[in-house]
Amino acid sequence: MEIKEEGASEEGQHFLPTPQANDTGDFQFTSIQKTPNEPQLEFILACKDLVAPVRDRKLNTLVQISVIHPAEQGLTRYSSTEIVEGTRDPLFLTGVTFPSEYPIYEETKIKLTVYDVKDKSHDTVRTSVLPEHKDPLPEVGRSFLGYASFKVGELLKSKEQLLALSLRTSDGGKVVGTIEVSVVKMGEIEDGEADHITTDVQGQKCALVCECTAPESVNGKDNLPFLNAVLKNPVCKLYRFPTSDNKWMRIREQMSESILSFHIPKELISLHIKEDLCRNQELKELGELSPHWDNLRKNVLTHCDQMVNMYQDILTELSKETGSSFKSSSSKGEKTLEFVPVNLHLQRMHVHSPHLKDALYDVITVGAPAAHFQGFKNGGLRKLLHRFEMERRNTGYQFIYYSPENTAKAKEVLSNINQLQPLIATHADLLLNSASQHSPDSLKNSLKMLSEKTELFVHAFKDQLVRSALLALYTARPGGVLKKPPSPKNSTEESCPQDPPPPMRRQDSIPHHSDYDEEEWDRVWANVGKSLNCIIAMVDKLIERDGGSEGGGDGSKDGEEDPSLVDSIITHPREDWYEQLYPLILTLKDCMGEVVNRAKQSLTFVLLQELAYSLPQCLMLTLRRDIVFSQALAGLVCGFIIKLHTSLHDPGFLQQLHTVGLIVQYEGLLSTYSDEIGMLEDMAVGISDLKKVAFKIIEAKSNDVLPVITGRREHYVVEVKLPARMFEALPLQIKEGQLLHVYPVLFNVGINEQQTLAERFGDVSLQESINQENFELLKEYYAIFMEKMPPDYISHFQEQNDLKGLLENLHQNIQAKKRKNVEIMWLAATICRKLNGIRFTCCKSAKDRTSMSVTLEQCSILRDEHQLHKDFFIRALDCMRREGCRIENVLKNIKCRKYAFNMLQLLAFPKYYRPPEGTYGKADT
Ligand SMILES: O=P(O)(O)O[C@H]1[C@H](O)[C@@H](O)[C@H](O)[C@H](O)[C@@H]1OP(=O)(O)O
Repeated sequence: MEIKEEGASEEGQHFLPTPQANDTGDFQFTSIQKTPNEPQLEFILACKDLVAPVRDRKLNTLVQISVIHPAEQGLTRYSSTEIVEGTRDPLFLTGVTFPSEYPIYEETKIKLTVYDVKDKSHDTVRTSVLPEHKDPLPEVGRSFLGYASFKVGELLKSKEQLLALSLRTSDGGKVVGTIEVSVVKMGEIEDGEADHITTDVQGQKCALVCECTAPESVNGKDNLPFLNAVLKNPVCKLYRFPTSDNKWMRIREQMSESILSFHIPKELISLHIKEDLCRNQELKELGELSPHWDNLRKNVLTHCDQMVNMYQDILTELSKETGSSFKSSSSKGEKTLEFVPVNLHLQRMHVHSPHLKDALYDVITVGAPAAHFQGFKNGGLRKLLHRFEMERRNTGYQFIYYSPENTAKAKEVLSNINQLQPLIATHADLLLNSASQHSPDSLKNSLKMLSEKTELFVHAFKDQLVRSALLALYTARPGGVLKKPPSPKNSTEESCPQDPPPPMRRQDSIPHHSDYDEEEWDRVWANVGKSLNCIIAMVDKLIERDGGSEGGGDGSKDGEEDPSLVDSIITHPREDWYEQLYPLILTLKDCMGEVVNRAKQSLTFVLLQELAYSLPQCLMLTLRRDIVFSQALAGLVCGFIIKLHTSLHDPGFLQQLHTVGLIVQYEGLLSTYSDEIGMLEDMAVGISDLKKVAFKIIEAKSNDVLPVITGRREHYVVEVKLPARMFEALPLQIKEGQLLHVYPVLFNVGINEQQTLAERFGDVSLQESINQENFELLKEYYAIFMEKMPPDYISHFQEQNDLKGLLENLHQNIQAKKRKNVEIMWLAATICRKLNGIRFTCCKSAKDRTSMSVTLEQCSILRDEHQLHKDFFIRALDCMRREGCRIENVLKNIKCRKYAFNMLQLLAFPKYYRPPEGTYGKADT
């Protein structure tokens, strides 16, 4: 078959989604036998005896791999190897891998084209997607040497799954060398196979032996189908690198996007809408207020209603994006996508090295959570929130100042009331139900549940805040003006004007007034407890009188029941349990209703104070915080689910998960200059807000495995579903629904030319304080880890890891205030990995700087943990940056295969963060 390059698309694994890909029309093709979720085909390449077009010219070669699908004539560029310099017998470290989703069959033809690269600066600097049905543009800086092609079936059925093919010139005539294609299988024993290859690498002769050790299950392959439900569009790359003892290790790099990028924001926005609608309703139900407060409330409600409408619009827009799983860097400023994280991916490295266990290293890469649409002119959340709070504290002549902690407390109590009241009502009804069935056991059980919930309810009000809010609300009612002004407690109070609008209190304390009957609240509140005690006493007596020897309890609780009420009822002639209990339950419900009514109104009044100050600025700040949090949460949930699935078989991890919680470490590469200061300020708050999130693992009851979020702004619970088989194997505490906590930490080191400016002429204090604060958090986590994990685990852990030393080293580096001290990032990442944590790397777009950092991290791990041959460190780094997943990430974002750096910028970068020649340049980002 004549191979004609038509319809060539830009290199890269951007294949059709599975359903389309399998749609081969009338044709029947032979599928490749494969292990589920494993790549279908992986091979490596080497050339021999290449003939240079000009005699004595040293060859610098690369192989371009293209695919001809059996149903089509067109040829699709698939991937490339790296350039191997100065040899006629190049052995390529970058291999080829076809992931399980790729539409490849035994009939699929693979074309291998060998090029001689004359000018590296031009190579791979090709712009965007080539036009359809056109021959590819002539390659600048490289010349064609020869090509060979084969059918996948031929390779698979060949002896030892190895083909040696002649490379021919374009007219198909002259042989210009040989190309060897050999199938590799990650993790498979190649019994006694020793392939002595000599390669000429940068003038060095290096004898290499291909050898693999026994497979080790590193990723719990059976978990993958579930994981694949959240991960989408994987891009896979394969490499082989020599170890220090001249053996091969194999590395599979994988990058996948996640549908959680859109799912989590949608879940979260729905919750915000629910929460805000409920708050707006509570504001409306605040009752009659004096004109000053009433006007404020009307104003607040107008703005709050507008805000809810805006959230609803955003949700509607996002809901149109069904099936989306990726927001590109170029969309980061789009209003409708504000809640969606930028360029979120799982970046995974699977290492299979001789004599060592297979290992997986995961990093979540994502654009720094930040409100790009709102912009950074006035800074980011860290500064804005601080400024807002200071101003609010100092300009209170129209409002009562409640600290952020008290405002949060008010929201928490309100939320508890809203949850507990219906729950208690349900348990009360269940108790009546048990009574009507005359079932002592069921009665006792129902009573137990009712008592537990009622005690929680009563406990929720044991807070001074409710008392102070009740008094404040009393004074805000028409005619509720205090006759005597409250005695000032400090100079701030003294400076408050006393005439209407009503007296203002700018301190966070309980207002007191002699005319106000504070004890009334105590009575209302205590009545709930008393009526519960009556129910308990009644149940005990009913069971006892029923003659049941099992009738437990002493008939009273703290002797607080109302004896007259109980006596009057137990002397009732009919022993109808329902009738006996019914009036008591009614009393309980009434008492509770009274408490709820008063507490809700007073706490809503607290919320009104926060909202009323500086509208609409306050609401815009909430929106900004919601946006940043949503992006951060999408990344976190993705990281958590991946970590859970890959570590399910590790009992130590599971124990850590429920006894300590997980560390989540963010590496930030933002500069403390210009707009990126605001991004870093947003990011710092977004990450810190993740402390409010807890996870809960539940059993999946259907095929819908997507996580569900419950809660409100101050506290969210993310329910992660596991299929029954996996769920059953979990520790009891997790199965019982124990909340699993996360400890987010952020370390930032700016690395680009902007950071140079910040260091010379600007300010790096933001980065310094973030690193210092987060170091303290990391230390705290370590202390809890050491305290809570069992002693035998800790002694083994300490033998393996010098965490104390690493922490000390990190501390010294943070204190050292060295410029662009990237050691901080390496140490923080190492500590996180050793503590079984979740790793994140972020820059503005997670595209360029992030790509440099994750590839450096991958190669450093290969060097430190897998004995990567030291002479191959830079080559491995260049392979990953030139032809690896990250250049595909750039292409995916900006439709151009160039890291967006220029030469001048790169001079300012730390040495190992500079990409290889030819892979960067001016790109329209
Ligand atoms: O992925 P990033 O490193 O945030 O991309 C930057 C790049 O570092 C910088 O050199 C370039 O000028 C652009 O600003 C890139 O950001 P984009 O968000 O525009 O992709």
